[in-house]
Parts: sequence; structure tokens; C-alpha cells
Amino acid sequence: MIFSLDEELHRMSLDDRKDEMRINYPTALYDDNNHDHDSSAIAYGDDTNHLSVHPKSIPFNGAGPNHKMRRRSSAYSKFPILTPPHTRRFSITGSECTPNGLHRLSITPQDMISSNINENELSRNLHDFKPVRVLGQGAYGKVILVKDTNTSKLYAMKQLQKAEILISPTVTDSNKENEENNSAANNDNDNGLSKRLERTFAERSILSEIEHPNIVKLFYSFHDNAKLYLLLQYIPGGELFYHLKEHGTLDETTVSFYAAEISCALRFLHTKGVVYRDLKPENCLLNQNGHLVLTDFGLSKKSANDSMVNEEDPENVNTLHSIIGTPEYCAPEILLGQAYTQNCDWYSLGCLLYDMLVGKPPYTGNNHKVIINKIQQNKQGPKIPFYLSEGMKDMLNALLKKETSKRWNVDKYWAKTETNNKPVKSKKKKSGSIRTSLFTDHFIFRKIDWKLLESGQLQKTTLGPIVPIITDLELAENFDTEFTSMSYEENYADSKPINISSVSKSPDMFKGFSYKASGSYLEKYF
Ligand SMILES: Nc1ncnc2c1ncn2[C@@H]1O[C@H](COP(=O)(O)OP(=O)(O)OP(=O)(O)O)[C@@H](O)[C@H]1O
Repeated sequence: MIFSLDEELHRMSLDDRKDEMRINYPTALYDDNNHDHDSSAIAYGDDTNHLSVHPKSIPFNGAGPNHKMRRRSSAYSKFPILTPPHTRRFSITGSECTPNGLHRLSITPQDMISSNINENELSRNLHDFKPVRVLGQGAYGKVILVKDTNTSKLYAMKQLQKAEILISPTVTDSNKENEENNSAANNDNDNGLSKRLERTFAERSILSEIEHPNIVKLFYSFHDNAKLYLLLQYIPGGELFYHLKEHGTLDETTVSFYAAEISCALRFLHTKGVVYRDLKPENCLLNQNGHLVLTDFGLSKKSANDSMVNEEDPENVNTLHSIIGTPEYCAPEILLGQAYTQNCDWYSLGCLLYDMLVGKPPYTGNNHKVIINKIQQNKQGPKIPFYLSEGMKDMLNALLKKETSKRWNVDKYWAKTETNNKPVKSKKKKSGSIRTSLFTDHFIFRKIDWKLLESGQLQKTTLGPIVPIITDLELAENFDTEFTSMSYEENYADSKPINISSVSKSPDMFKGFSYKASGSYLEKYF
């Protein structure tokens, strides 16, 4: 099932704080101005037993790092779909070769449909793969480690249940008894379904079109009567979430390295017109060499334009409206239901860095309303612990600005570009003013060779700060036993066909989902 944003959010009046829920987590993190608080109780909790925990890091809610809870993404379609399904929903166009030399695949579902390619010939089927063990659980089904029966190659197979996509309730659905106008309710349901379909196809389409060392690769997709399958590159080092749970917090050098790799992937996505929208430690995997790989593009959005970043006029970007993401990492403008741009991903990066350094994201709470109220109340922004370096504090402050106009516009101030011969000067920002210094020049990245990173060479030739221990790829040792001990039989057996026509007027709504990467692409990664 999909977890929808609270109805409370929908009804919420931000001016009305009377019924605000009380904070569950201690918020007394220490910044430069409040050292004098009673830090003893907090600064030396049971976290001190953990190897990499900063001695001054703080246990939250009495819980050590091992109490970290996995967070689920939410989707709530508040506004009608901006892009009609028959227009550019599938189309990600662009040159065969990206500016940084990385190749993109050329086939799109639209190409397949228009050229009448037989989907069955194009791809594989469930019986080509033997299940090994469960790696994770998503909203619509499990992710299973599988072995190609012909080649013995390993893949991560993400399964999505068609029935869940077709009948999964959204907030709009659950509200329908309150709807006075039946036809309006029907429209809303149609919108909910279209949105879910759009997102399902978006994940397959985006992944089949992009190639980046810090983004998971898609090799095949296909579907049968009951499920959709994405055959992804198996990333054996497990979730950053898993490693964070083990370590508690990470040191600044490690965090800066991951920040650079994630930024590199986000920047790449933005230049290709994709907003990621679900950055969190659960969606960041570590590969064998300890490099970070983004997975789960189920909430990503491809803009109607090919790029979210207008190089000529970087302020002129497409705006989005869906309230979507994981609340603890969501930009305030999304939680508030305002129009937003790709800049929301940079706020989420701020939350992720904060989580790695502190042990929890800047604002936590039982529901979205609590989180947004905390953001609203904290006029000065989140409390940044005093023990962090000045450089790291500066980075967090710049990314975690709740007003988008004050937040660092990282895409605009990414780096000196070759096409733009008038480089943006790396100026020292004044407090409260718009930051115009270059992101890649920031002090925390002083050890990063951006040229090597952006060309993919760094990822090929070096090891990351945490190199996962892998004795046997099939053991999936870096994944939670909660998942690896799960049975996959019922998820792997031929599932009963669903009666699609009972939930939809069109039986062809998954047509065009199948995909096979080119032979050279497959060879390159095995
Ligand atoms: N390519 C991969 N290699 C290894 N493990 C993977 C891979 N893709 C996903 N996983 C594991 O499966 C988990 C769930 O996958 P994913 O996040 O894509 O599903 P989801 O349905 O979108 O989840 P959610 O609803 O929580 O957003 C991941 O957190 C990760 O642990």
C-alpha cells in the first residue's frame, strides 16, 4: 500500500496553531548560542559506545542510533495533473551523449508504441531469473536479489503489484465520502490513478534514459498479468540508512564525500529535467567500492522541458505542485502545498547531511503537520550543533533555508561553466542575503576533485570512505535481516492475473512498460 500524506495537512491552517501537536523529540540541539544548556545529560548518552559516534552527538528520544526507523515515502496528489498522459509523459529526449561524455539510451516507451515493437520480443520474463533473497520492501512490492538463469548475473528485481497501483487509495480517494459532487470525486479518482501510473512509468522511463555512476542502472523491465518488474543493477553495499544505523553518525570528511557524490547525481538529474524528490538515507545505496548510488525513482518527475535548469536564465524553471516525498526530508514549500522547483532537492540534501552528522533529520515528528509546524516555528532555521565545523555549519545553513528565495540556488551557482564565459564570482555571502558563491568551491569540498567526480573517473578508480564488507554477493550481508530473512516464494510464484477491466476502463494502461538495455550497455556493466 502507498502511504498518503495526512488528511490533516490538507485541512491545516498554518495560522491556526491551537491544535498543534506537541513535539516528541528533544529539540535542544546546541548551536553556538546555547552551549550553556544542560548538555551533560544529552551529550553523553548511550551513543558513546558506538565506534563512529561523535562524543557530543545526541541520543534522540532516549533512543540510540539502532532505533532508527525506516521511513516510507508519501504521495498525495493535490492538484490536477499538469501533463496530459498522452503528451510528454514518457518522452525523455536528448542527445545520445551528455555534456560530460556519459551516454544516454535512445529508446523511449513512446518510440516503442509508435513503432509497434512487440513488447514480448523486446524483453525478458520472470522465469529467466531465479530468486536468491529479499533485499527490501517497497510500497508496491518487494525488491528481490535474482540470478539470471542463462548468465548467472545478479540483479535487483523491483516488483510492483499492478493491483496496488490501480486500486491503491489516495487521500483524495479516502475523502470521497465527503465529496458532494460525485463527478468531481470520479475525476479525483481518475487523477489519483493517472498520477500513480505516471509515476510508475516515470521510474522506468527516467532510469532507461540516464546513465550516471551515482545513479542505479536499469537493464530490463517487463510485466505479466499481475506485476511490473524492474531489473536493476544490484548494489551490494546496502542502504546508507543501514550504515548510519550501524555507525550512529558519520565524520565530516565522510559526509562531505557523500555530499559531493549526491550533489553530482542531483545536478546531473536537474540538467536532464528530472527532479528527484525522495532523497533520504534509505534511497542511497553503497556499491562494492563504497560509492554512493541513488535508487528509487518512483517519486521523480521529468519536466516537460528537457532541463530543469535554464542555463540562460536559471531563475526560469518549471514549477511542480504535487505534495510528495518523505516528510522529514521534504522542503517546506512542498509540505505547504506551494508550487516548487528542483531547488527542493537541495533542501533535502541539507536534511540528509544533517542526519548523517547529527543522527536524525533536522525536524522530526509523528506526522507531517508536526514537522511543518516545527519548521514554521523555528524562525532561525534548525538548530545546528555547536561541535560541527564552521564550514559544515555554513553548508547546512545555506541548504536548510525555509524560504526558497534565501536558499542556495545550487543549480545556478554550481560551478564556473565553459559555455558561460562570464563566471559567477565566488563571493563571500552576507548574512541574510542571497548566496552567490559557487557550490563546488565550498570549503567542505576542498578535498574533492570535481573534474574526476563529474567525469565518473573518481568512482571508477578510488574507494569511498566506507567500503562495505562483502564475502559473497549472494548473501546480501549489508541488507537488513528483516528483509533478507523474508520468504520470497509467494512473491515469485506466478501470481493470479488481476481483472484490470474491473478497476479501469482501459486494459492497456501498462503497455510500453517493457524495456531492454542495449547489448553494449549490458556488457559495459558486467
Ligand atoms: N538496485 C538495488 N540494489 C540493491 N538493493 C536495492 C536496489 N533497489 C532497491 N533496493 C532495496 O530495496 C529497498 C526498496 O526499494 P525502493 O526504495 O526502490 O522501493 P519503493 O517501493 O520505492 O520504496 P518506498 O515506498 O519506501 O519509497 C531499498 O531501500 C533498498 O534497500
